[in-house]
Amino acid sequence: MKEKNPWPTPVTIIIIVIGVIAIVALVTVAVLQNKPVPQKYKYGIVLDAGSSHTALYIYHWPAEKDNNTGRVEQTHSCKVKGKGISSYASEPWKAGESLKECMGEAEETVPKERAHETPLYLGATAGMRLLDIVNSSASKNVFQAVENALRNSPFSYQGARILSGQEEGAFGWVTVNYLDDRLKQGLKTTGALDLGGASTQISFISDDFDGSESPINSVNFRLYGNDYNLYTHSFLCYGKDQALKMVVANHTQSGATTVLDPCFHSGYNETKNYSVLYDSPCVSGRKPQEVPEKFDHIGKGNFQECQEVVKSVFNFTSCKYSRCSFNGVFQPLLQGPFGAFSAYYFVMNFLNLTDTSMPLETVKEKLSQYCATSWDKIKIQHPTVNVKYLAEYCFSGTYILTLLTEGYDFTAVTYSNIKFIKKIKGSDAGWTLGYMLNLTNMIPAEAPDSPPLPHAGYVSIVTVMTILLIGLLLLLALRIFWPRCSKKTQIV
Ligand SMILES: Nc1nc2c(ncn2[C@@H]2O[C@H](COP(=O)(O)OP(=O)(O)OP(=O)(O)O)[C@@H](O)[C@H]2O)c(=O)[nH]1
Ligand SMILES: [Ca+2]
Repeated sequence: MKEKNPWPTPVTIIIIVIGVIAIVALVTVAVLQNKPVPQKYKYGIVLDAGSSHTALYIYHWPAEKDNNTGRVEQTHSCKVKGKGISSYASEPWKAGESLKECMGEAEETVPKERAHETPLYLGATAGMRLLDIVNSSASKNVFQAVENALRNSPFSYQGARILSGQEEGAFGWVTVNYLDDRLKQGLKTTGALDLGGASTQISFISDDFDGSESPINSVNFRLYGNDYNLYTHSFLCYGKDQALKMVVANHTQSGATTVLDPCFHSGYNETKNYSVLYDSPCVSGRKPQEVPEKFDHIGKGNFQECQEVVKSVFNFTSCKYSRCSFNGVFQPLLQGPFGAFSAYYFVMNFLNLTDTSMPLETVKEKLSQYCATSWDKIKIQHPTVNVKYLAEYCFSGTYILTLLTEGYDFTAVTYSNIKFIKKIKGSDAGWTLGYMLNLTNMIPAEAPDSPPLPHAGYVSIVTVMTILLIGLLLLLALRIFWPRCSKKTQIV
C-alpha cells in the first residue's frame, strides 16, 4: 500500500498563496487609504471693524472637497491694537496704519502659494454707521485709508463696507447655527444675541413670525434644502458703550458739575469732559443748553437705582404692532435656545454669572452685592484687569439684565434658555464667519447628495466581505482537492 501524501497539491498551494497575497493587499490598501494625509486648506480672511476695536479672523477649510463643502473653521485671530476705525475720523491714515500688524500675522498664517486666491473682506458695524450719520465725508476718508492698506496685501481683496444692522444680526445667527451643525442637519436653530459697543442685535426663528407684520425685521434663507424665516433687529446706540453714554447723559441733563451715579462703585471719582460724553449722535439730542466743560463722575454703587436709570433709556410707550420689544420695534414671541456672545460673554464671564441655571433672582442678588462693593476693594480684588473695563462691569451687568428682561422680555423661566458663549468648537461667535460663508457661497441652498456610507465605513465593509469570500473560496478548494487526494491514496 502506498503511503498517504501529507502535502497539498500544487494547485492548492497556488490558491492559498494567491489568497494570502489578496488578503495582505486588501488590508494594506484599507489601512493606507484611511491613514490621515496632511490636509491641504483654502483660506478666507474677514476684518471685523467694530465700534470699539477691529479684529481679524482667518478661516480655513479642506481644499480637496468639491465646491468648498468642507467644514470651515477659524484658524487664527488677531486683535488690532488701539480703538475702532471710526475713532480715526480726524486722522484717517492711522486707520489704515493700525491694520498693518494683524495683516502681517495673516501673511504668516496663510501659505504664500494660497495668498492670491484667499478672499479678504472688511465689514464695519455700528461705529462707522454712527460716523456716517454725523460726518459722511470723514467716513469715506476712513474707508479710503483702509482700502489703500488692504489693496497692498498679497490677498484677494474683496472690498470694505458698512454692514446693515439686519446683515449683522442675520450673519451672527448663521455663524452660531453653522458651527453647531444645526443647518446641515436641519435641526431646530439657536437664536443669536450680540452685544457690541455701539449696537446690539437679536435674531431668532419663531413659529409666531412669518415676516408679514414687520418685513424690515425679516430675512429669508434657503440653506441645505431648508427654508428659514428669521426675525432680526439691530438697535443702534444700544451697544454697551453708547448705552452708558445715554444713561450718564440722563443724569447730567441739568448740566451739573457733579453726577452721583448708582451704576459705579462707591469711592469711584473721575473728572470727565462733557464734550466727550456728548460726542455721539446717540446722545447729542439730550445735550443741555448750557454745560460746564467738565463734571465729577462719582460712584454710589446701588444696583436697584442703577436698574431704574438704565430702564429710562428704553421707551415702552408706543407700539403699532401686536407686540414690541422697546422703542416701538416689533418682536415676535421669544423662542429659544439662545447663544449670547461678545460683550454679553465678556461681562457675564467676568462677573461669574454665565451659569443661567442659577435663578434670575440669585443672579440679581449677586450683581447687587458686586455693585455695592467699594471701588478700592474692587481694584484690590482685580489688580490685573484693565481699569476702564473694571469700572464699568456693574453698569454693564445691570444693562445686560435690564436689556434681556425688560427690553426683550426674557422671564425668570426663559432666562435659562440663554447660553453665554465666546467660542463654538474653536471659532469665535460673531457675524464674520456667516458673512464669509455667504459671500463665498459656501452654504448651498440645497442639501448635497452624499454617499450613504462614510469613506472609512465603505472601505472596511468591502475589505471584510472580500476576506470572507476568499476564505469561502479556500474552503471550497480544500473540499474539492483534499478528499480526491486522500481517496486516491486509500485506493492505491
Ligand atoms: N471686559 C471686556 N470687554 C471687552 C473685551 N473686548 C471688548 N470689550 C468691550 O465689550 C464691548 C463690545 O465689544 P465688541 O463686541 O468687540 O464691540 P464692537 O464690535 O467693537 O462694537 P459694535 O460695532 O457695536 O459691534 C465694548 O465695550 C468693548 O470695549 C474684553 O476682552 N473684555
Ligand atoms: Ca461687533
